[in-house]
Amino acid sequence: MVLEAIRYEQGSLQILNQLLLPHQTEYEQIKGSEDGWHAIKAMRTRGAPAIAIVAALSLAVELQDAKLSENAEEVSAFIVEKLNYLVTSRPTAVNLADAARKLKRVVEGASKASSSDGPSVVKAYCDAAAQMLISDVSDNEAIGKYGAEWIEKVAPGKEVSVLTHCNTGSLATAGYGTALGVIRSLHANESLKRAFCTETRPYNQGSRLTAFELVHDKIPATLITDSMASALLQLKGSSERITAIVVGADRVAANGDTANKIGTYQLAITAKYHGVKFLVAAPRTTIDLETKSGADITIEERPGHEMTVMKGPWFEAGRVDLDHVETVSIAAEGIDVWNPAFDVTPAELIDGIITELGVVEKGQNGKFDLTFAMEAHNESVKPSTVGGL
Ligand SMILES: CSC[C@@H](O)[C@@H](O)C(=O)COP(=O)(O)O
Repeated sequence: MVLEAIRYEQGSLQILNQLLLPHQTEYEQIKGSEDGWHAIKAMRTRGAPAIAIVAALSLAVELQDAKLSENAEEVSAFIVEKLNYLVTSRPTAVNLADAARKLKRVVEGASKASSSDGPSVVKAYCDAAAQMLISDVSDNEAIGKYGAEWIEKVAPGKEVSVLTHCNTGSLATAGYGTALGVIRSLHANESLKRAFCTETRPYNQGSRLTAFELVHDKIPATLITDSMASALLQLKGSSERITAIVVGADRVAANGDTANKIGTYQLAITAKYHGVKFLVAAPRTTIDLETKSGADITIEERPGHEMTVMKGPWFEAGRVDLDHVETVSIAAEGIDVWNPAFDVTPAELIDGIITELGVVEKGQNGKFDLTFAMEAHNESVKPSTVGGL
């Protein structure tokens, strides 16, 4: 069985409610852009590529049922307004804004075609949104392949262990995953000894979601808390020696500074200290050339209760009762809370950025040249991946 975060066919969109995982597998029907906005905001669906695709498809299902004007320009304006609304759901991941920009271009182009009318603009939009779901999987498979090859070269002829953070797998994308796709590729190549995943506080995407995917795919894996990462990297002589830390990204600035799940920055620092490679895996659409550096990235702050309250099934005498889900407070009442969802890792701590076209390393000037990503933003709908960088 393949893990599917997003189920779509024309006129119907379902998302796997990720707040219930790993204990309950429940799909939720998304009937339109408002449902899509709320599912993204509440993180029932999450991960940079997945939120862009769910936002795009939520509007596609709404348009199938809506009674719209026959006038192409009016329909185009309606779609643009809805896209502007969807972009407000979460600010940090650039994939959502990038998808909206491309879809606006599609409908504006379609509305100017000589024989255009309302239905033809809707069709152009729905086709382009559906294509985003398809091309994300092939991009991720290419990221997995290039990332695995790069890591295998660091430790030739040896099985490697890698550490990852947050969830970047099938649940965060249309399928296969980015950083978790690299782990899947290493496992498929029989060069993975063990994957380690952090718990990823405060929302536990690592222990709830990444661990769920690793167990599901029978990949040898171990869960650690975020605070154990440095101790793990210190195990130099051990057979569990970590070769690389591989993480995803919500936005890579033009200079390579990378916003990703809170806790990524401290992993990059400890990787540098311990001489462990630190890699970012992301499609080119996550590279935002308009954002000059990490200082220009808006970091989303989440409500305090996501840190101070935990939800889980009742547990007693070694038995988990899935029918009895409890919410418990794990912090002193009245304490102030700071809950940024992401942090920025400076480019100087990153050894390589794995994209669907290959792995980018720094040039002789010690800087990343990411201008090759420009093309990915200019394509209205991405064609399949070709070749290496
Ligand atoms: C392929 S997913 C890449 C990133 O979006 C991922 O690493 C991450 O930080 C997800 O954060 P989340 O808050 O769960 O949406």
